[in-house]
Amino acid sequence: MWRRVASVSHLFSHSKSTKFNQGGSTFKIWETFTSESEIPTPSKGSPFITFVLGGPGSGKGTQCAKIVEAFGFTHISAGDLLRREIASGSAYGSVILSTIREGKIVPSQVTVQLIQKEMESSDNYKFLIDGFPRSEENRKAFEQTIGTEPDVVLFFDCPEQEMVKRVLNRNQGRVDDNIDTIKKRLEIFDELNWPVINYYSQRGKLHKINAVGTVDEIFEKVRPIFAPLSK
Ligand SMILES: Nc1ncnc2c1ncn2[C@@H]1O[C@H](COP(=O)(O)OP(=O)(O)OP(=O)(O)O)[C@@H](O)[C@H]1O
Ligand SMILES: Nc1ccn([C@H]2C[C@H](O)[C@@H](COP(=O)(O)O)O2)c(=O)n1
Ligand SMILES: [Mg+2]
Repeated sequence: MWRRVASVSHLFSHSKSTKFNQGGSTFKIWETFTSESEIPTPSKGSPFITFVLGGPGSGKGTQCAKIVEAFGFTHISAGDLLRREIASGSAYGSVILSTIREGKIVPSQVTVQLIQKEMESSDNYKFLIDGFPRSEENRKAFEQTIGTEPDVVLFFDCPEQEMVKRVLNRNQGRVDDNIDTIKKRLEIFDELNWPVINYYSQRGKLHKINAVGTVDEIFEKVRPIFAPLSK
């Protein structure tokens, strides 16, 4: 398996900070404007990792499918891996199912192990890791186990009302696509995901994308981020 020996430095020249209020606390978010020279050049000797963040229904999975098609990434959805684990009847299945039903986060050790297995069994070196990390605990567990950081972090920024509407219309039979679980997932997202977003923003890796609009309109905002990569 590949392991990154030295991390690539990310130098971003244009950024601005915005203050916002979340749960009674004031946070500062660094908004970074990307240009073609600002993502590291991938090489087949080490993985090129993109984390895909955003609230429930913000369109992560939908945009990942477009990125896969255009840029040849392997899509690893943490939620899909956990659902597959439930369906396989594994030892962890019932704990994962009740955690997902309650809108909570599965212990990082379980999720990171599933992601690691998936990465190791792939011939590709470009990975889109969707819905991960959901918390600082997730993030630290990934770094410790996999031994590397993401090269790029996408954050699909979507108003709550729009996310709720999309999830309730999704119609894929997911146990967590009901109003009670969505409320809980949004609360957990607010509580645990913002520190992760803030962390990558400060490290100059975050690409915040306004996730309102048609699927194609949003993808046109994503495309330039990966333009330096060939398929
Ligand atoms: N830009 C968009 N406009 C309208 N509907 C959208 C858009 N993008 C995605 N959708 C729809 O919204 C629903 C949620 O999208 P998707 O599954 O991609 O979100 P997600 O961020 O992966 O959510 P989750 O975290 O719950 O897995 C889907 O039914 C999808 O078809
Ligand atoms: N890092 C993760 C990702 C997902 N889960 C659980 C909790 C989520 O509500 C559920 C569905 O994920 P999604 O398909 O919406 O990305 O899976 C988790 O515990 N940890
Ligand atoms: Mg999804």
